[in-house]
Amino acid sequence: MMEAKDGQAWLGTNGYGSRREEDGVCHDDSATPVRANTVDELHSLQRKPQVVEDRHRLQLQSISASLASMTCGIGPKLVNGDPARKKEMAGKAVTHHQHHITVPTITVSDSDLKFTHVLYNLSPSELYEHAIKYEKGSFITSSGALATLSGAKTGRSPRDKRVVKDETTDDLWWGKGSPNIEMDEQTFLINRERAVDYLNSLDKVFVNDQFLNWDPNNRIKVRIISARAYHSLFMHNMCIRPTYEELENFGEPDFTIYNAGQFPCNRYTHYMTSSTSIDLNLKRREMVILGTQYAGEMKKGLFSVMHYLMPKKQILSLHSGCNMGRGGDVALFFGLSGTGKTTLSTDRNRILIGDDEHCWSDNGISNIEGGCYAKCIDLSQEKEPDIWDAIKFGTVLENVVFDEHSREVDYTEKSVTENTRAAYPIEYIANAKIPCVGPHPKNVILLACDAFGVLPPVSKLSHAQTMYHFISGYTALVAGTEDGIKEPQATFSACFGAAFIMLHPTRYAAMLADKMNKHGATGWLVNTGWIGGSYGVGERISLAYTRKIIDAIHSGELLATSYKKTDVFGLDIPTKVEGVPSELLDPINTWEDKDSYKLTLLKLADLFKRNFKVFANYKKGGVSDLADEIAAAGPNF
Ligand SMILES: Nc1ncnc2c1ncn2[C@@H]1O[C@H](COP(=O)(O)OP(=O)(O)O)[C@@H](O)[C@H]1O
Ligand SMILES: C=C(OP(=O)(O)O)C(=O)O
Ligand SMILES: [Ca+2]
Ligand SMILES: [Mn+2]
Repeated sequence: MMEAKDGQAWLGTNGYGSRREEDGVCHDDSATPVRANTVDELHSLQRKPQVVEDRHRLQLQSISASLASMTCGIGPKLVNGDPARKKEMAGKAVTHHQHHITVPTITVSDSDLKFTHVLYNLSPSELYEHAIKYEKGSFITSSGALATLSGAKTGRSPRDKRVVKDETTDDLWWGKGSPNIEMDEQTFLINRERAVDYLNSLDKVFVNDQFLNWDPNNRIKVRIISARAYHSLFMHNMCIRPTYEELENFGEPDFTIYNAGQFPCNRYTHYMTSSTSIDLNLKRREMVILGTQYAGEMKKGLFSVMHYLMPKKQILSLHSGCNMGRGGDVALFFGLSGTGKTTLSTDRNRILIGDDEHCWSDNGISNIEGGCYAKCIDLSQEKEPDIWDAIKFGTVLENVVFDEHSREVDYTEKSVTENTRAAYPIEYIANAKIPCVGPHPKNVILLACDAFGVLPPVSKLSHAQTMYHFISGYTALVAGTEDGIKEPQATFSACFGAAFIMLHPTRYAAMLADKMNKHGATGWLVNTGWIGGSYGVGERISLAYTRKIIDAIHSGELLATSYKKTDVFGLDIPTKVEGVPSELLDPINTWEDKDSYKLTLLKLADLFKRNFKVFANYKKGGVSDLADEIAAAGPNF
């Protein structure tokens, strides 16, 4: 920096320009110099200050009310903006006006003496900076995505999810097989207070005000209050992002999440069986998260809320992916975690509506979310180019391993977890449908990753079979690749999402049956799992073959072809699929040991039968007329 005669610093903006020699003094006048007295002043020119309006005051009031302690009845003192910028602003000529609200109160605790900074709907760039500065384990990877660590928990904790049982929750599914483990209102309030006290003790909290459901008539306003930039960016990507105008008129949220995931629950508290607790209070429209930082907990927690709210409006909530052909034919992809919803709904030749959570109303399909959450273990550019390309600036990469220097991610690495994930806004997929809505589905594809290797790669289902398999919700994954676990673990999860449904499975099944009938949708069962033997002997069917099968469903080819019936499960399997070797279509052909095949088939059929017993006699859900027919659509042996 050169000191000029008038005492001002003249900072050239281009150091490599032409130089003019006069009086033996070197002048660098290649570009117009910037007028600034200090480097700090120069830096302050870089950023246009945010216009602070009255709405910020209203937002802060609303957030303070959200964070109000139940015992004091008042919210914390809040100030809008980054606490680190306060010092920076102090020396600045133009003072940045920071709005704050003070709550009139007699001070009862130290946290009442302080301000909590609110970082409200920050942009991905701002969230990156917070994550990198303050959150250990946050790095920019070579593609621009933000690598983060979710801490001790790298997956959901379904056994720690609790729902407040009160007079409003009589119609919920309680008891055996239900995901809804009860808690009482008082315990909820204790955990809520714990989370709120924790959040209020911090210097800053992140607040996201966003939407769920692309159907404008059934949209829900959600507020997520969290302690980490990682969580805020994750939800920015996963929920629907409001426009500036929508945010202006946001008002009060319909549902609020308090994510205090870094802080454990108190194990002396009633009902607590671990240090993790995810608590849902439908009456208060609140969710509290303690003791887990796994971000998927927030997304799937909100999904549970939709599974409660939507059926009340005769709208079916679905744990499914969804895409649409250029001609407008819509397909749903149901399946448990790891069966292929995200992978198969993301399809070069089709338009993506969503990868995981949808609503089916009288107007058709709408995505609940604004982003996708893809598994990245063994991700390859060649096999999944669209997901690969979506992993760029703005995307959150959870628990991946990367090269320390090049920051290139090694997607084969499982050293943190096998459940590595990428969360990105849906528009990062080139052919996404925005707004994420579509007409009534033509095909309903049930995905099962059958590690026993006995289900056919594809079968066409009758109406009753579709209901049977939807209610069963089968998959069998390999429990763990280490620890010498060889046996596949069968999982039955009603409606392919028992962890998220709130009402009895037959309620959703009855709605699905009704909608499929009304709109003439065809059901299919696709095994994305093993062929040529169970896990350990056979291998997983290639993604390329599964895609060919899915193509044939979409195109209508499989409706026109000839079929034969399998033993035991009574499934109709096509004799030919374009691009797939015909012998693969009937599993018995690919097993060398035919006796072992038959034994394994019967073993699986027996597991299905035992699982279905609880549903066969259920009379309350509205499918009782169908019950016998549906039960008969299962395996016979
Ligand atoms: N034949 C196949 N069909 C679908 N997915 C497959 C297949 N073979 C391997 N995979 C892998 O299985 C995983 C499926 O996971 P994903 O699509 O995220 O499931 P979901 O969204 O249902 O949880 C992906 O990692 C995908 O690459
Ligand atoms: C986020 C999840 O969804 P999925 O595995 O179905 O993609 C989950 O089950 O934790
Ligand atoms: Ca899942
Ligand atoms: Mn998925």
